[in-house]
Amino acid sequence: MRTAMLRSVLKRSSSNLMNSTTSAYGVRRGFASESAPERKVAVLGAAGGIGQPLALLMKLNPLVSKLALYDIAGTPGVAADVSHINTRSEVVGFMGEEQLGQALEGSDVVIIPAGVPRKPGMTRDDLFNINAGIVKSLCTAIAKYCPHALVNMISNPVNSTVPIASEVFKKAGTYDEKKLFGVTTLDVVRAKTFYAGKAKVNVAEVNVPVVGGHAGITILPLFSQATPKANLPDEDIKALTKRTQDGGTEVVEAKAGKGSATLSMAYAGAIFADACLKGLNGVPDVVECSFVQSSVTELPFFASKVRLGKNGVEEVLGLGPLSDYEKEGLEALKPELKSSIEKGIKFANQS
Ligand SMILES: NC(=O)c1ccc[n+]([C@@H]2O[C@H](COP(=O)([O-])OP(=O)(O)OC[C@H]3O[C@@H](n4cnc5c(N)ncnc54)[C@H](O)[C@@H]3O)[C@@H](O)[C@H]2O)c1
Ligand SMILES: O=C(O)C[C@H](O)C(=O)O
Repeated sequence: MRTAMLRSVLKRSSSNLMNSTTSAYGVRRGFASESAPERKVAVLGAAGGIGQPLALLMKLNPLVSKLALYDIAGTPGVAADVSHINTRSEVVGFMGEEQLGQALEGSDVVIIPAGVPRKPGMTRDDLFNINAGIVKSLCTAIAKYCPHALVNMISNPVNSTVPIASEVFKKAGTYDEKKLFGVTTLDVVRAKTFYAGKAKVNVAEVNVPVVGGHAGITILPLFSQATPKANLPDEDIKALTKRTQDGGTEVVEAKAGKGSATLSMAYAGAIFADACLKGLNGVPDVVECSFVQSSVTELPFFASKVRLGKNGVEEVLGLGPLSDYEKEGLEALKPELKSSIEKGIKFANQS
């Protein structure tokens, strides 16, 4: 009885997530078919708090034919465990630097949740000193072993790790701005959840773009564009904006020293990787918010809605009409975002 129930829940959740008709941002799109092309996905940091549930969710994705799970330790166990799930992909674990090349070779999408998470009282930028080096070395290997893969950067501070990756790829001569993504999907997931709760609308129907970056005030949810429309008072919009900006900190404090968001991040990471795979496979109208190279503002990287296609970014979409409150938020976030981007670029070029 319990097994039958569990099976039905898993069947429903995997088909919701993977054959879904809506993205995290909410755009309708096609179903995975039995004849989906071969696609290899590598997860770097796969034995971690995000890595493990993300490995599980990618194993449930019928668009994946090979799943490479890489970490500096612990991946044989995670890979053995996940590999017993009776879905399409073949799962292989790789451990230690000497196996990184094999993990990456042939990858279509590389997801990077490798690096340390925050503890209470820390900002994402406090992770820079450790995570910048990790990201730099992983991206050096990506440039060597799978230079054409789409890179989904989860490691914080995203506002700096994405610029680091771009510089590493430029130095290696492999940079393609269409293929590098900072994963900001969790901000969209949170904005949708919080908005639905406040507006008392069905969360499954909610769309909210979130633009800017992925840290504090650089996270700018555009509730004026949220649908279904709810005409919430200004104080509710301000409270929703603040809660979305502080969503990561809310989890860090609740976990009280045991790390940051892992399960909701794995969900968000799986949604974004699924969108990348659908784009690669030629599914039309796949749109997600992501932190990418951009000319939407004067900043070289910026998160906004992005249309995904066979080569990665097909189109970086503009911001659309903003409320006065959002216009103020946009101006206020630029100095911090600019300095985080510059910090990443400087690090990549001096070390
Ligand atoms: N973008 C987002 O929205 C978002 C959300 C949540 C967390 N994060 C970030 O994701 C990162 C990981 O968080 P977590 O909770 O999974 O941390 P974690 O400590 O639980 O796991 C990190 C994993 O990375 C591995 N790792 C370390 N160095 C590595 C290397 N050189 N190569 C491969 N793997 C390596 C560790 O062994 C560990 O298994 C953090 O930087 C965190 O801030 C980002
Ligand atoms: O808040 C963090 O440090 C992790 C992540 O960026 C999040 O938004 O949950």
